[in-house]
Amino acid sequence: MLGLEYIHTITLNGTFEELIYILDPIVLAVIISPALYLLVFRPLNQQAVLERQLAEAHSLEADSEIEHLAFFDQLTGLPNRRLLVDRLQHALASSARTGREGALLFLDLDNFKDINDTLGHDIGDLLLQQTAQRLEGCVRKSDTVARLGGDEFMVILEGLRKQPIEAAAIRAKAVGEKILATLSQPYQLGKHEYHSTLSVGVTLFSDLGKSTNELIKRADIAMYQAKKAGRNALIFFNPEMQDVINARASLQGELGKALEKRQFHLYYQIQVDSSHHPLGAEVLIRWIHPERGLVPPDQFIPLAEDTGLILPIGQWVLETACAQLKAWEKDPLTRDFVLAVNVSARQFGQVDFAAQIQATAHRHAVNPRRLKLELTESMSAKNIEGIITIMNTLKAIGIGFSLDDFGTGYSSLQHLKKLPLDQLKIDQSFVRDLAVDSSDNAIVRTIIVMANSLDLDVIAEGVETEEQQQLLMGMGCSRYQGYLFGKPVPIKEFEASLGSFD
Ligand SMILES: Nc1nc2c(ncn2[C@@H]2O[C@H](COP(=O)(O)O[C@H]3[C@@H](O)[C@H](n4cnc5c(=O)[nH]c(N)nc54)O[C@@H]3COP(=O)(O)O)[C@@H](O)[C@H]2O)c(=O)[nH]1
Repeated sequence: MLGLEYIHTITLNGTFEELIYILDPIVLAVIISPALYLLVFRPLNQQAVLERQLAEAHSLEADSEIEHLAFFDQLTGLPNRRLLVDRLQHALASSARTGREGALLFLDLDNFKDINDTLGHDIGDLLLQQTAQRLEGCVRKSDTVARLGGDEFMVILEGLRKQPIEAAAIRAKAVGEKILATLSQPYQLGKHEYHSTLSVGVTLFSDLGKSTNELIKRADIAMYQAKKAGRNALIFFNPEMQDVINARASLQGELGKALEKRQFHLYYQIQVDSSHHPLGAEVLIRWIHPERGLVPPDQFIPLAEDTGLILPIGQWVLETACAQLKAWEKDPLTRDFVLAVNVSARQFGQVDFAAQIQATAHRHAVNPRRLKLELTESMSAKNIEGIITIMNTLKAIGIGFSLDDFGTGYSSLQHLKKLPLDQLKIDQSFVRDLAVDSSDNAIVRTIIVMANSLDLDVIAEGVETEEQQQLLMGMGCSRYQGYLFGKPVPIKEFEASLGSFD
């Protein structure tokens, strides 16, 4: 099939080559217009027309696909960070023009990592997709829901009330609470029913005074505060929060350098039996900062866990503890000492954790039986099978396990029964008022009976008085740690104190 394709227009005073060109056999028609122009056509094959149209369509499609990739999240189909920033810029400009407030909500699913770890990434993806759908159902068409990546989403609410600002805050809070309620309804993810919650940070905007980055940072800070407040919560940004965050950021920066600057030290707190005979010690880390002084572990361990710095720090603790065990081998007084080392969930979550511990003990040529790892109850709530596997690998070479802070966290007796533990450590909060609080007394008694029937050792921590020790001994506890026997102290002081024991 033939058609005509327009090629060229030339004037009659065109060059010789142009005239040859118009006499080319493919020239089908030459029309002389009243203005003396030549319009040149050539025959066209229908197939070529189709191919050209297809090519044009494909190129349009490819363009729109590229555009989609650039501005939308592939998993959920929501706008991505780039488009969100663009829309936020427009929202700021529109708010400045109309005087109407807007709100930016930063949303982060609580414990999202757990679903990936326990049910796998495909199920995690399903949760993100369903979350995205639910979020879109919570806001107006004119609002924006975007996914920043991972389990982080943002919502821009526009055109909130002009005056007073509280009215805008109330509206933003209402939408945020609707989101919290909607997203905490159960999810059906394949064959799993799943319950999820989220933390929401909110910041309001009303003019062009703040950059988009600044607004996102504020909403992020507020979201972080919601997490700290116990999760499944909504919190508005306020300037005091900024101070807290700035302090945390500066501590984090310094924490990152503390290891290479040799600012960490290990303190040793003695553990004894009923006749005050030393059995070993718990090693407790101390950060001695040149300006800040002694930074307590409660202040920096959570930060180290959040940032992953706990991995190199934890390895340093292990290396130092093993080196100390080796040094103690020479002295009959200390050669049988067992050192208890705290291990955080993040360390235990490493695939090669068992191999790392084994390698460290091997490198220092210490008997692994002299090493005891202290875990916390909350660790066993997640991925219990994985934890049991690691524990069994390490138990096989002689490493012991103690369950720290027992009774304060998520105590599942099912888990307790499964974990290959050697010892339960009674938390000091129960020991403190043992003599005066009948509930604490009953709890401690029950823990000891339970440990005995599970064939586990029991050690009480935070023992400060003779009376507490006598009560504990009467209940069947035979190991103790606390200020009554010695505070955590540097190694020299610890070794010097050993003379006062049997
Ligand atoms: N992952 C790691 N965590 C660590 C490490 N070193 C410490 N920690 C954890 O930090 C928390 C606080 O530790 P700390 O300030 O050292 O407090 C310990 C003792 O000093 C304190 N203690 C001991 N006896 C008494 C007492 O008689 N009275 C009293 N008021 N306090 C006492 O208790 C803390 C005991 O810690 P634990 O046995 O681990 O519960 C703490 O949670 C540490 O685990 C580290 O290297 N890695």
